Amino acid sequence: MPPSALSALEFAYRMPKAELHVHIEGTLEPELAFALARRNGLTLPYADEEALHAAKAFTDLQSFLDLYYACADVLRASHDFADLMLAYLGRAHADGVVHAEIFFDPQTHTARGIPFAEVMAGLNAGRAEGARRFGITSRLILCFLRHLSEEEAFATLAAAEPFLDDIDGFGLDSSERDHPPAKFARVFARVRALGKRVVAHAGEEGPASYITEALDVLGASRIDHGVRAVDDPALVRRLAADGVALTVCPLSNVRLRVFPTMKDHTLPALMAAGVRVTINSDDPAYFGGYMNDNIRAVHEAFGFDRATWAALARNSLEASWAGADDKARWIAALDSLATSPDP
Ligand code: HPA
Ligand SMILES: [Zn+2]
Repeated sequence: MPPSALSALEFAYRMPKAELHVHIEGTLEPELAFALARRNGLTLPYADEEALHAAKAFTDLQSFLDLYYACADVLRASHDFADLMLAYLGRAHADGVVHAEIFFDPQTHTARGIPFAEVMAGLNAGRAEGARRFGITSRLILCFLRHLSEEEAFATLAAAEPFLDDIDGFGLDSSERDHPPAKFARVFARVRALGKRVVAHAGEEGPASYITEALDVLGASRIDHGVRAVDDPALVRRLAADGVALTVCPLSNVRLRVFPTMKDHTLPALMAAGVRVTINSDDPAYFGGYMNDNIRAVHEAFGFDRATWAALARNSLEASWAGADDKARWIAALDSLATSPDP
C-alpha cells in the first residue's frame, strides 16, 4: 500500500465520528453469548463459540434474523443488557466513535416475558457506565419489528411511554420485504405527536419506493441503509437536496448479499450524487466487524483519500442528534486532525 493510502486509513481509524446504525442485540459476541447462557442456566443450540461462528454464513436478511433472534434469548436480566451495552461502547470508543445512536428491539424481549423496564434499566446502566469510562455519549432508538402487526407496535409504544425521557427516536427494522413502511403509518403518527424523531430501515432488501414511503408517510428524518435509492434517480436528487442522511452499513450489505462484493456497493455513487452518507456497523458481532472494520473494507475497495474520510465523519456528526456544543467540539477536533501533517 502506498504511504499516502496508509495515512488516509490511519486518519479514518482515528477521526472522531458518530455511529448512527447499530443494533445492540447485534453486538452480542459469541463469548458473551455463552457467558450469559451459563449465567442464566440456558443452553444455546450451538456446541461452542466456533459452531456459533460457523452459523454466520448468511444468504439474505432473513437467514441472519433467524440467528440474531435465537441468540438474543440469552439476554434475560437487566445486568445482561448492561454488560452488552458496556462491551459495545468500549469497542466503539476504541474505533474513535465519540457518539452512538443505538437501536434496541424491545419486542424481541417482551415476547419472551422480559419486562420492558428490565431492558431499559440495563441499557441505561450500560450507557451511564460507558459515559463514565470512555466519555462516549449515546442515545436510544426503539425499533418496531415490521414483521409483527400494527397492533403489537402500538402495544410496544404504550409500554415505552413511561420511559420516553430515555428514548430519543423510533425506528423500524426486521424483515423488509412485504412489510412496507405504510403498514405503520398510524403508529409513527403517534410517535411524531409525542415529539419523537423518526428513522426507518428502508431500501436494504426492499425497493427504493420504501425509502420514499418512509420519508412521506412515516416522516423519517434519516434512512437506515437506503442503498437501493440508486434505482430511482429522482429520489437520489431529493435525498441530496434535502440533506437526508443515509446510515449505510457496508459489511452488513456484503454479508447479507445486498451486493455481491464491496466493489459493487453503491456508496461511492451516492456520495458522488451529493447524498449525506454515513458509515456504520449494523450488527458487528454477526457481520465481521465494528466501525473501523467497515472503514478498512471500504478503503480496500475504494481507496478514499483523507478529505473523503473527513467528509464521511462530518456527515455522521452533523446527522447525529447530539447537542450543538458537542457537535461543534467534535467537528473542530476532526478539522484539526484532518489538517495535521502526515504521521
Ligand atoms: O440490517 C437489518 N435490517 C433489518 N433488521 C435488522 N435487525 C437487525 N439488523 C437489521
Ligand atoms: Zn440495521
